[in-house]
Amino acid sequence: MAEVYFSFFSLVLLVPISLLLLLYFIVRPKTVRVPIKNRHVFITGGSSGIGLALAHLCAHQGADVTLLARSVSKLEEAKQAIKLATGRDVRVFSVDVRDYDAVKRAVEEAGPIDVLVCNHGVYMPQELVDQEMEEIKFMIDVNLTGTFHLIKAALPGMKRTRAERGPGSIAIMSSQAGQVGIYGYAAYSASKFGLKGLAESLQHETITDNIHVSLIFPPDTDTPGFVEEYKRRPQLTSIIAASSGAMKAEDVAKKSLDGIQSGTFNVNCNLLGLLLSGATAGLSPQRSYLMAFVEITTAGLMRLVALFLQWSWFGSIEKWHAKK
Ligand SMILES: NC(=O)C1=CN([C@@H]2O[C@H](COP(=O)(O)OP(=O)(O)OC[C@H]3O[C@@H](n4cnc5c(N)ncnc54)[C@H](OP(=O)(O)O)[C@@H]3O)[C@@H](O)[C@H]2O)C=CC1
Ligand SMILES: CCCCCCCCCCCCCCCC(=O)[C@@H](N)CO
Repeated sequence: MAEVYFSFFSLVLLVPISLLLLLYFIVRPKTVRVPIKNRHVFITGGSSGIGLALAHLCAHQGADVTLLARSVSKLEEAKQAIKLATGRDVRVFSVDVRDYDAVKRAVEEAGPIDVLVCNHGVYMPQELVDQEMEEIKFMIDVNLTGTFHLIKAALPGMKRTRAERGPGSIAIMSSQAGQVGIYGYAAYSASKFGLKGLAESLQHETITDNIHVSLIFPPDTDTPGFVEEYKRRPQLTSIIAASSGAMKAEDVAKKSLDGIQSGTFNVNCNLLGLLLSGATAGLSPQRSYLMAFVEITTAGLMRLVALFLQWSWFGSIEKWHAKK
């Protein structure tokens, strides 16, 4: 009897311990630290919302911050606010990310970049059947093509200067709508899902240059852009997005910076975001063997929770349409 117990318990312990051990050796890329202090952080969309909160945080931690956005007045306001709060000078560039030549000029003038944060973004939710092609293309052009422009412009210099400047990071601001498509976000989600393919491929191509990619997935976040979005958002979009709650820009910025500094690939901002990343992990890179262990052991359960959510979302959609 004692022997049976012994073998039962050793099996129960042996399986997870061997799995952990295996994961410890195989998860890639290996862990890394990307420091921020005294390093050049280039943030697009840094004049408002999440980008601005991140700029404050980076300047506060002693980084040399450069901001890029369109509106000169918002950039100047951000520059002054950061100077006042941290005493640090910030460089600003008024550029539309859709203009590749202008992006290239700004990146060249700004000098060697250690951390590139592609945070700029636009969102105009609407049912696809009613949305104008012009708006659809606008979201793809700014969110997806604009990010290509940035990375294409910055990558050669970032690769060239890594040996002398230490680990670099390219962070890309996605959205939880870049992990799951929801009502009203056909174009926006497509632009953000596109960033996932870009990020995963890019990490393969930059790992041997000591450049680490982070893809950040915030839920609804209280920003000037969100206030505008909310005015026009279909009610169903808001009902479904509410499944993940809302956050303050400062908290999203904190999570983002933690993710960047730890070289985390999929960066979550809240508990539901963690579940969402578990449910959509797929073939994405994972540096943490502990997180990999959690992903593997909860995969089936996450799928069940995901199906329950879809059940509830489709229920809301049907109820909404029946009422109309
Ligand atoms: N707020 C939210 O609920 C969520 C936001 N996100 C993502 O986070 C990012 C930031 O969002 P948020 O802080 O809310 O946005 P805001 O609208 O508050 O700020 C957007 C920033 O991007 C800049 N920007 C917009 N278009 C361009 C362009 N064509 N060229 C250069 N800069 C541009 C804006 O400056 P200017 O207009 O002067 O160019 C501004 O600095 C976006 O990528 C968004 O998709 C993700 C999940 C949730
Ligand atoms: C097992 C799985 C459980 C996970 C539950 C997660 C629920 C996902 C809800 C999607 C929310 C989308 C918010 C988009 C915010 C955004 O990008 C706009 N505000 C525009 O900026």
